[in-house]
Amino acid sequence: MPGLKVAVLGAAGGIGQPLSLLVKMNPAVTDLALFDVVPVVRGVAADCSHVDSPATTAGYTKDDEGLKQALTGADLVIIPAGVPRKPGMTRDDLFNINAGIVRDLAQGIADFCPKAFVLIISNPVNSTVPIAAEVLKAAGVFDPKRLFGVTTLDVVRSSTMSAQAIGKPNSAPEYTIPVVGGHSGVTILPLLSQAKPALPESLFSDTEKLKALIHRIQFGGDEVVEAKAGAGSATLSMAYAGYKFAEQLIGAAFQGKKGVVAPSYVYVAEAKDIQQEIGQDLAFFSVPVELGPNGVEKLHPLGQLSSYEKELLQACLGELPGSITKGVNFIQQPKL
Ligand SMILES: NC(=O)c1ccc[n+]([C@@H]2O[C@H](COP(=O)([O-])OP(=O)(O)OC[C@H]3O[C@@H](n4cnc5c(N)ncnc54)[C@H](O)[C@@H]3O)[C@@H](O)[C@H]2O)c1
Ligand SMILES: O=C(O)C[C@H](O)C(=O)O
Repeated sequence: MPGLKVAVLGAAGGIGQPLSLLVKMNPAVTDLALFDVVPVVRGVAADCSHVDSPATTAGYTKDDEGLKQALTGADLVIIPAGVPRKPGMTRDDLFNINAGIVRDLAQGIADFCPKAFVLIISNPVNSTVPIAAEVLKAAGVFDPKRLFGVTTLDVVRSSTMSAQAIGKPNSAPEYTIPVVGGHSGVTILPLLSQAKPALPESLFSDTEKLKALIHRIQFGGDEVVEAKAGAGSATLSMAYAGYKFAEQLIGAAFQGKKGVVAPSYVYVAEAKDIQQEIGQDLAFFSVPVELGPNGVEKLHPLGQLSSYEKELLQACLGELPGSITKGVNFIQQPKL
């Protein structure tokens, strides 16, 4: 396999730094490009470059066509650029700043590496992924199989928090729990009824406990935002989750790994079976995605939902379409 070039945009940030280190540790990566608007990114790259893994590592800022250099030849681009929340804010409150950041970086991808796989972490993911799609569409290079909103932190939280809720906190790694919908509050829909291995029946018969667990997963981001008290949101767990998804994609797309399935917020506009299950013609939704050489190989159905999960799906559908439209309109109907 030829070596891979990975670009991290927003690499000097709270997520960007640990994420860049994790990517640097992947032996399949031979070229790691770290881009940020702040010059310290060159120091982050110098620091990372001392790690004795194969990837040559360089830092780029906006000067000297830094974005062009960082993106040219990239196979995979990961975007954690943008501002994080403070207590009392919703992810949508970040839209005004982060929408423009993601738009400009997506334009760079269209210009310099239109065939790269693109992983979007910047919030609000429910809107920033549609923004990136619209930019790529306008440039005539949108490939819906290559654009992913990273929702892996919700998957990771589902395992961790479920294990804690059933009194077996050390068993978190044993659980695989699909999370569908979007990445914000009630749009996050963990399908605990489909956990593998199955969660104990006692959890499902204790309605209050079940509701509390689902609420904790949906609003897990708030726990970190409150605890950091104004100094940002999840960074370390997000770097872990972002890398986990990137590693799964690298394995399936470049290393011939089969049967890799991971939830992600992807383009579902042409997936009539998914739309039928959801009951709406949504353009984006997180579903378990089978990954392969082209990125999305297959979208897996939501499957059987419990009656409570059906109620939660309706709550998700009350919010998600507006967030998608807001992202689409930001590109299609920009304010003068
Ligand atoms: N998808 C998820 O599950 C998830 C989880 C946690 C955080 N997030 C989001 O990730 C984003 C980053 O969070 P963070 O804690 O790392 O924030 P941060 O402020 O620590 O880092 C963001 C970095 O982006 C850089 N940046 C800003 N504009 C840029 C541009 N145009 N090009 C390149 N870089 C640019 C900043 O200089 C900074 O270094 C936030 O929007 C946050 O809400 C998403
Ligand atoms: O909560 C946030 O704002 C960051 C992130 O989306 C998270 O889920 O931790």
